[in-house]
Amino acid sequence: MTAGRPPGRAAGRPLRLTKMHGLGNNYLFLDGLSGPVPPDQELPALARAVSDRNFGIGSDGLILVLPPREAGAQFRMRIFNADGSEGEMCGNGIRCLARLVYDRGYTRAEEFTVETGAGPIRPRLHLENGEVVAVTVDMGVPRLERGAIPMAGPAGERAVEVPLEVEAAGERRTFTVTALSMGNPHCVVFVDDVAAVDLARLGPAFEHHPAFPQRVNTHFTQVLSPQRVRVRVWERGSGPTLACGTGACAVAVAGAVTGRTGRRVTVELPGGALDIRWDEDGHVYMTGPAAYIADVTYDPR
Ligand SMILES: N[C@H](CCC[C@H](N)C(=O)O)C(=O)O
Repeated sequence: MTAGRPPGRAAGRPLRLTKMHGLGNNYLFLDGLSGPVPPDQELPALARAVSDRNFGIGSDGLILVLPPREAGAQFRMRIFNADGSEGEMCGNGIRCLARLVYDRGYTRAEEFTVETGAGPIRPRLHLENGEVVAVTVDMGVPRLERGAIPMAGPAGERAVEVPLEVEAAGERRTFTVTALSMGNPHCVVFVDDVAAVDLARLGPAFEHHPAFPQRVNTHFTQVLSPQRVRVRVWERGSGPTLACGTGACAVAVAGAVTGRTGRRVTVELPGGALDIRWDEDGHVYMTGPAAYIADVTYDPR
């Protein structure tokens, strides 16, 4: 056994973290409102270290709860995937952040604005007897033009029902995809049977496809009815997760623009269901749960 730190262990002192999940998509929350936050350059390695199931705590990533920088926001969220890459937004994560800041008394408001890499995002808490039982989030307006996703091709052109040739395990196959941004990049692939998708093989091939210069979150989607779809997700930077909130929003938009679903759908994910509504105001609204798992101390000594 070589001396020194096992792979994935970040340097530094013990950190108090709270593990939460939205439909099994779980994150470790570092509360930067009541304590110090490591410097930026340490954050990718810290995210990798704490997310590691063997040498760390185990999680889909790390989320920082921070004071806002922008006027009009009450909080700021930064999200790092398990591979240490920073995502612009996290739907399941922001529902958990909204519950956390309310339960810790950082706000008594039931609706507020969180500054994110995808712009200002507004969660609204649903309370029963003072307990947060669900959160509805205004996830903003989807962006369909290739330049905003980003995706290769003419910047102003949409990528709706377009061919994408994917090579996986030496086999080349052309899929029909719809890609869009919810502040982070998503690729939706409608299939007849999600259970039959070889996610372990296709997920990485889509994630690292050259058409997506910032990589992409991919959602294999089976339409059950115009109001209900079933999805399996391969997330950029975290791989297979039990749910993806921004992805569920992207699936609802893709379903509507391709005429497969209405503008309000129940998105069934392996970890549970999200209610998504692409409103006539152009904004996408997501409603779902937020749950605690544990308070933990990451101790890298
Ligand atoms: N992997 C995503 C970030 C987490 C999004 C997902 N967990 C969600 O609930 O929206 C990305 O790199 O864009």
